[in-house]
Amino acid sequence: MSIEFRSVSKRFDDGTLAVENFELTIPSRSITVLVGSSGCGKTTLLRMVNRMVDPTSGSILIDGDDIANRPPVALRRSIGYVMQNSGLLPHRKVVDNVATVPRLNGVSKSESRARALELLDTVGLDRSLADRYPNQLSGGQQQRVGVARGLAADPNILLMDEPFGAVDPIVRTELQRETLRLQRDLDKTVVFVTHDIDEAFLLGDQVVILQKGGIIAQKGTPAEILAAPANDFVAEFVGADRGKRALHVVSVDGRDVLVDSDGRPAGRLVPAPDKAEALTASGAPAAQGERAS
Ligand SMILES: Nc1ncnc2c1ncn2[C@@H]1O[C@H](COP(=O)(O)OP(=O)(O)OP(=O)(O)O)[C@@H](O)[C@H]1O
Repeated sequence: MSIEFRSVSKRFDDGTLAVENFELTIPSRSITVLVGSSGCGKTTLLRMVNRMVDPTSGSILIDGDDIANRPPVALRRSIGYVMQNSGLLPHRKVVDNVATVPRLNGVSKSESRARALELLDTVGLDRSLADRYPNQLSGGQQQRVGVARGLAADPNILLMDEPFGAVDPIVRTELQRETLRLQRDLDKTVVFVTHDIDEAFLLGDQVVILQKGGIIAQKGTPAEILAAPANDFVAEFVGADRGKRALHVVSVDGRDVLVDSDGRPAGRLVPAPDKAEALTASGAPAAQGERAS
């Protein structure tokens, strides 16, 4: 399902203009990452897709239909939402957390439990964890439950708001790999918010770099952005001019490869069908950085 923002602005009641005239098409069945510093409007943009926040002006279309015409609650339940710190209900068991939306949609208790258990498999969690409470899980496990819950209603669209911000780097890498695998296997349209440009380049088929007010500094594939940062802001944000990571694109046998300052492949620059192959078994983040097109 594609998502289109048409000249979308959001001014909050206190006068804060969080997003101004935002225009973006999010293609279906791929991962679009919105990346930018704190307060640039990422979460506001994400929440407008499922009408947790309504625009002040402009419109948002899903497969060509204006979501302003969709009842917000029904819309929200049809779109997966994964948030930072998992957002799990602490007094409900893991399985009941995952089954929340199907239950609200009228699926029977036994059926939604069965589905929830399947989803634990999908996100790589042992079913023995089903009857624990969230605080009896590690942070990484809680995030996986959050992803399972986001997938529970089998949504076509999955919104992920800094879902891995609070876990340690190793677990984070695992979760990023899982996200790529899930997107490939389940074929969802994923909109992912992060402030971490490495995460954005790793996950995004399309990366949208935002400045304050939801201004798009640049959008494109990771290769396009790294090869030609649109301006100084982008160059600094991607670290290309600081020698910090010195990520850059080199051409090898006519193909673009993203490498770090030591010449090691550092990112995934492959088109969607090859995502899984772009990841190493060792868990190194996207070590095979070839772009096949
Ligand atoms: N309910 C609200 N009322 C007033 N202002 C708000 C509200 N929600 C967000 N804002 C403001 O809108 C701007 C964008 O906020 P938003 O949460 O979308 O940014 P963000 O890029 O997701 O930031 P972060 O990475 O810190 O979560 C900020 O200036 C924020 O203070």
